[in-house]
Amino acid sequence: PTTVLKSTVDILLAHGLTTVFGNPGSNELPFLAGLPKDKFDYVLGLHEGVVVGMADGYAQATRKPVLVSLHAASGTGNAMGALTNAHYSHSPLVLLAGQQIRRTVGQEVMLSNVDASILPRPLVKYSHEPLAASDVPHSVSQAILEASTHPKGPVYLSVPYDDWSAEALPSDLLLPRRTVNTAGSLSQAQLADLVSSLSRSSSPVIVVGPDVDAAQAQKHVVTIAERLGAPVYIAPSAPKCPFPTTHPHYRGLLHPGIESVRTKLDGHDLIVLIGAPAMRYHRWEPGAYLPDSAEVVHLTCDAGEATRAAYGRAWVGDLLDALGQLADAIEDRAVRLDPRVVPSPSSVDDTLTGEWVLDTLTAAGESVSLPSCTRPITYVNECTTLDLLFLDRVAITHPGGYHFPASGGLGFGMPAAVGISLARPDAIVVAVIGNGSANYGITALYTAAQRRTRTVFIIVNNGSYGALRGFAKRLNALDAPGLDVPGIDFVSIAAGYGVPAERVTTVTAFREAYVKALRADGPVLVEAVVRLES
Ligand SMILES: Cc1ncc(Cn2c(C)c(CCOP(=O)(O)OP(=O)(O)O)sc2=O)c(N)n1
Ligand SMILES: [Ca+2]
Repeated sequence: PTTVLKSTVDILLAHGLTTVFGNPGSNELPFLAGLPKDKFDYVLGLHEGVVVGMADGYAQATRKPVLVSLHAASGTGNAMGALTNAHYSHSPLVLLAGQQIRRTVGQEVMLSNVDASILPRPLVKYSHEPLAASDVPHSVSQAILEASTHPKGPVYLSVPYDDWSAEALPSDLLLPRRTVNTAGSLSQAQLADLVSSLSRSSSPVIVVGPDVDAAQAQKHVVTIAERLGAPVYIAPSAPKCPFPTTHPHYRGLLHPGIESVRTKLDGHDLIVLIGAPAMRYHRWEPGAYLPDSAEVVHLTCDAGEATRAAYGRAWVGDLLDALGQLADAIEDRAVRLDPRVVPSPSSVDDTLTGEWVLDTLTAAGESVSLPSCTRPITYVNECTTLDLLFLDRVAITHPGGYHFPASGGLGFGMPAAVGISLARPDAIVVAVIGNGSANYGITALYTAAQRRTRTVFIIVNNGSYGALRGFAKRLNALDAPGLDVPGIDFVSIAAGYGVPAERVTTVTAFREAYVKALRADGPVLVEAVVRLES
């Protein structure tokens, strides 16, 4: 007779979940041993936060559901920080945690995951421990389809390890062929309503968010912006880059505070917010949300973002379809904007700063011919003193070109960069990581070395939790402890995990090291020692 494991493998193969990110424990071994070696690739991460971070990068790059194998409660707990990012980036991760022998969990024997399905809430869309072994294949099928249906997101299954050898149900044969399709276009009435709002506005402004990038709908936003003659801002706390930063209508990233956003959008009578929550503020800047008498129209693929917003009229649908309909329906006002002027850092001397790191990325990256690289460089940013500068200074021109932790949970950058590299062997992934952030996901270096990924890790080392120094000033908490992290030798740490590395302290040396790293055929770490910006 067919086993539950065999039915499950058929479902995973049918949906293409053949790359498994994991860190094993005894509860997981029967499942992992049952995956056919010639069809499944198990990517080992040394900490579950890194495992989920890599899977998140991989899922965002492939735009497909990804299987993650975690160990019981302790592995799930270690994964929770990374799960906050996957939740807010709508990443379709299928987390499968190994559970103890079914009839011993009540006794709470060692490695029991007690109340397993409660542990990861509210960070998952669906969380379940099947009531019987024979329901495991159906639960795996439901989990994969839940993860992949808008709004996409992580799901969680806990499976006792004696379930895998149980007898499967004949009806399991119906599961591998299951699909779920969601119709997401605007109705004619909805489209007419939106178009009339846009046509009535005298000074519209567009604010784009991460789901435009996830839907690869930039091209439609470019058409809409050009036809409206509208400037385009990226929504605050941006985990992706949803608009080409080189486009003449691009006006930069909105800073994440109510006052900052309102003053930037002052003078516009219509705010067209697309593919983002309204809005991902971070700093507390009390005041009016919107410029006087400004109207907001909000397009999102996530009903929760629409219902919990503090303002605006929202439409929920498939962004690629809806934006395509809108782009076709808008009259061209024949107004085109001139590109903004972005100042470069003063080159007083050769001292290396975070700004010089950013300005070197585009210049050096464009100057280097990389024959084996068939797409532009993909960036991952987790350097919190540079997060407001990155999308102003670095040229990002293609979908999936930029990633930042979607919940602000550090420890995403290095693992995600490795996950993206594994999904896109023809790309070079450059991760710009703060010396503080690096420590949350540092073991990703091991997987990069073992898999020889084309990943360049730039550690921007200012010896401090720089962003927190900024917050300490803003919050009048200057005496807060734990804001400095001097004395870490990232070159030795990288060597310890098998990644060649070097330390640089000048602009010239950084540029040379960076170009050399771009040409390497495996991972390289460059530790850039920079001055702490006051
Ligand atoms: C998992 C986790 N822990 C702690 C923080 C708090 N935090 C911390 C610790 C920051 C400082 C990061 O320092 P860095 O060296 O990585 O970068 P900068 O010096 O450029 O800020 S920014 C921030 O929000 C966080 N966001 N996520
Ligand atoms: Ca730092």
